[in-house]
Amino acid sequence: MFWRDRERESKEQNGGPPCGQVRVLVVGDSGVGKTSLVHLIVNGSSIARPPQTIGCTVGVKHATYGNSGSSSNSIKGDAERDFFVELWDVSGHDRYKDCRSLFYSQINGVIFVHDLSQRRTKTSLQKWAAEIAANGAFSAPLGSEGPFGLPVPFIVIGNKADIAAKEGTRGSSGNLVDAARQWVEKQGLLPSSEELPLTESFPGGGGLLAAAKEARYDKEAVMKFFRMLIRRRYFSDELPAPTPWSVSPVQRASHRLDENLGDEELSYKNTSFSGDPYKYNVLPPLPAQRNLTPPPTLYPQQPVSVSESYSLPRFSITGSQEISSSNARSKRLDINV
Ligand SMILES: Nc1nc2c(ncn2[C@@H]2O[C@H](COP(=O)(O)OP(=O)(O)OP(=O)(O)O)[C@@H](O)[C@H]2O)c(=O)[nH]1
Repeated sequence: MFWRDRERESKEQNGGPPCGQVRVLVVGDSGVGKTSLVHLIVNGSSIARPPQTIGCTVGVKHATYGNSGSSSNSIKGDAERDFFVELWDVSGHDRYKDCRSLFYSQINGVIFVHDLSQRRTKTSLQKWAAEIAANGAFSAPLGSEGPFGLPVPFIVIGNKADIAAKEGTRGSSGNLVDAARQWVEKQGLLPSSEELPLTESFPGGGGLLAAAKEARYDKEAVMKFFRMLIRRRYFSDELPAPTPWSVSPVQRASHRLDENLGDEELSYKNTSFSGDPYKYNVLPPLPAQRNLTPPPTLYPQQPVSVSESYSLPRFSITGSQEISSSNARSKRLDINV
């Protein structure tokens, strides 16, 4: 019902196909705050007592993409359109280790979450990246693979910035900027912690910062990431040339998400959004990707719920290409949990 209303409304407003959907996996060790973060992104508020995730839960965030946004989001000759961003919050508990790859299907992007007060949770992101790359099936994959063969864009969020700041630790990013900011905060040199920027640019800062419990995260950066995924999936053939991506030769410093490496080495060098205040851990599309056949429809899936219940919808996977990075063959999967 909601979908139909939404569809009609949108058609009336935009005169075109109203919706599409992108899927984002949210992964990281148990307890780092994935559920809290997804709740914050979807509802705009913190959750006091997040339930432990059983298997996987899905939150749905509404996003728009089109002319009334910033010019970088423009769709030529079209109005703003509605999209759904599915946030698949995969349990980090070892109990689900053997079966969680069930949820690694039709992935458009990944949000890696770690706990700034627990350094090992950042180290284990490499394990998560490897697991997803090996077992995942991807939608609108990048031409070249990222860490551990991960072929879709991702961002890294260091959560629990409140604890890290209180403890006066350097935070698991091991980054001098973090340390300096925390020192400044400790000295009371900033008016209030609310005004602290919760972002660090890629590369160099090790990712975005968040304090999900205090409802703090960089909404703008996260929404930009979502819109970039929408653009890649639905409008990659409409990218103007030269692309808004910086396409200077991609030089990878490393494929490791390793704590021992410098933060610069966690992401790709020379990869940025020109004009964007943020830089993401993403690769620019290869020229061939700009010519990808657009998906046959902008209605690849019908979201079932936008509520807080996080019930796992049954999705029949259709739409744009889907590949497994490990064997480069197509996978189709119906999830019924
Ligand atoms: N201090 C602090 N606590 C947080 C923050 N975010 C989450 N928590 C707490 O950390 C605990 C775990 O949070 P969850 O959101 O359930 O973590 P999760 O990563 O989804 O855990 P799994 O479901 O086991 O994978 C809860 O008690 C949260 O209240 C934060 O920013 N600061």
